[in-house]
Amino acid sequence: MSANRGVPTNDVKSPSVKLLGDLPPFDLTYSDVFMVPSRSSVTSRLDVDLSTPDGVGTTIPLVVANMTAVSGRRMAETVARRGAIAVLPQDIPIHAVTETIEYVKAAHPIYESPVTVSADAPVAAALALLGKRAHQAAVVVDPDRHPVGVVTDGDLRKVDRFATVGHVMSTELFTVGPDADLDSVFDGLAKQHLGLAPVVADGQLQGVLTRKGILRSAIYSPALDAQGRLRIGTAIGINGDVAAKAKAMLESGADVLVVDTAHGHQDKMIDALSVVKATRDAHEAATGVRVPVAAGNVVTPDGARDLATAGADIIKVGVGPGAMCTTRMMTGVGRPQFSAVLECAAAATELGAHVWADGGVKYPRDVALALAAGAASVMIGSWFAGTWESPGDLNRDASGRFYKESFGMASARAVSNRTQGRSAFDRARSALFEEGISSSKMYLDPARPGVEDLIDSIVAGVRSSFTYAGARDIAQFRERATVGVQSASGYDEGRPRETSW
Ligand SMILES: NC(=O)C1=CN([C@@H]2O[C@H](COP(=O)(O)OP(=O)(O)OC[C@H]3O[C@@H](n4cnc5c(N)ncnc54)[C@H](OP(=O)(O)O)[C@@H]3O)[C@@H](O)[C@H]2O)C=CC1
Ligand SMILES: Nc1nc2c(ncn2[C@@H]2O[C@H](COP(=O)(O)O)[C@@H](O)[C@H]2O)c(=O)[nH]1
Ligand SMILES: [K+]
Repeated sequence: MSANRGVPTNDVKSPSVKLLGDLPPFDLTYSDVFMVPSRSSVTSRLDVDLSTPDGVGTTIPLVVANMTAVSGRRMAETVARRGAIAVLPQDIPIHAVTETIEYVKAAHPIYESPVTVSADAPVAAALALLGKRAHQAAVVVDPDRHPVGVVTDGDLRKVDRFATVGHVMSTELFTVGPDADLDSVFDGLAKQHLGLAPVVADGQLQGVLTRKGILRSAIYSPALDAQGRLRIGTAIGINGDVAAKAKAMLESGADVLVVDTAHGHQDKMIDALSVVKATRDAHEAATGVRVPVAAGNVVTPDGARDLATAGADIIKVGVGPGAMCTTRMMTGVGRPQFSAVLECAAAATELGAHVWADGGVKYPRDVALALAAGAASVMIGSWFAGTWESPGDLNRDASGRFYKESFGMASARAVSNRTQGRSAFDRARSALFEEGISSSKMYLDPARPGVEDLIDSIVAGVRSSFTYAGARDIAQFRERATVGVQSASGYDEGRPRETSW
């Protein structure tokens, strides 16, 4: 069935998804659509392969958005261990980008990176660090990085903030070597009611193993580069010395380059894209490693085609769906995301390019529907801002709930960051064009406070969605998913009732 409803401006290609009936004469977003089950020969949700067809090397179709409040080194290493990839924002200085890539590339693909403190550190300092990691404990190390104890949130809250960590730490360590069998470590931790095991090689702490981490290692495959290191992406704006930035990022080991601007269908983007592509091609010729180039954002088939023709391997789709984004309210421009992904994916596919659905994702179902519409992967920002791993400081509101501050990359706050080197007049003028919110509270979900908890629920939902469609992988899901259009009450019927009616 064709998605062409007589739209005169773009030659819309038929999407591959099957539709239940005709598409209405207006655009749709995720909440407007649903999928029906089909006869399936996929007997287990664990038989589903979620690795992406876009050449990025991700084993689950999730990309962390290049937003300052969302994507940093902790986020990047954590999601890559589970098979996703984070893209660093374009606003950070190139030396910081390089250092972050080095950090992630040095991180262990299985062991989690612990918070470490010294025994003579004050309890207050250790407490401030615990919120940085989902495992909520710190390993106490001596000056040679040899573990001497472990402290948990519970240990630290029992005593005065000025007491030292050495005073409260538990010294009964369940230490394991680098060759330890993960199942036995899990059993050992369970038997002794312990949260984590420090992994020690040559007397030095290499990382920690937690029970949840071991379980997850059995379910997920990390996103690894050719040298077995965790993957990470970087974003480049369309201003400044684009070639130099792209070269530095490639030399530091970036695994995908994202050329990113609000209005991706503009000449300056096409010029920047050709520069990035040429730099990437030179890097490939020198090293044999081909780094995919993503570009956006667009929402029309014409936009997708122009970026694919200019050299983008991946087209980033989404104008205005983002939770921090005010573009649609400011300008009236944008497009409901399901239709945008559907039509851009059809156009991109014709040119051998892929699509990332960027923005507006709030539930696992949205990820499944983006894949049904033809996306190779789905970019998430704000939902992941409210996690232990996002870069912001952990705050508590008056009722004691944890939250992080988030802000849009086109907000006055981000624009002021990005334009630091320019004149006061230039900066003030740029700030007038804000299209994002400068401050929002993203609460940590007490049931899913870590990004891996959110990934668990997304992946569980998407795997299940694939089996309902009878699909074993993303390519089959696109062909087999059958999508219908629903009313607002149809959507509402699908929502769980946590209390009563
Ligand atoms: N997906 C979305 O809906 C949106 C995403 N964003 C995100 O915000 C970040 C910053 O992007 P951006 O604001 O493009 O900043 P950039 O710093 O990348 O600059 C954008 C460049 O494009 C020019 N430009 C021309 N028309 C427009 C337009 N309509 N909107 C914005 N710039 C335009 C600007 O010139 P001049 O300033 O002189 O006009 C400037 O040179 C990116 O990460 C982007 O993804 C921002 C808005 C929407
Ligand atoms: N118009 C704006 N869009 C923004 C801004 N900051 C980020 N973004 C876009 O949102 C997505 C993430 O969407 P989310 O719903 O998961 O938060 C991001 O990748 C950008 O494309 C902004 O200030 N204005
Ligand atoms: K929005």
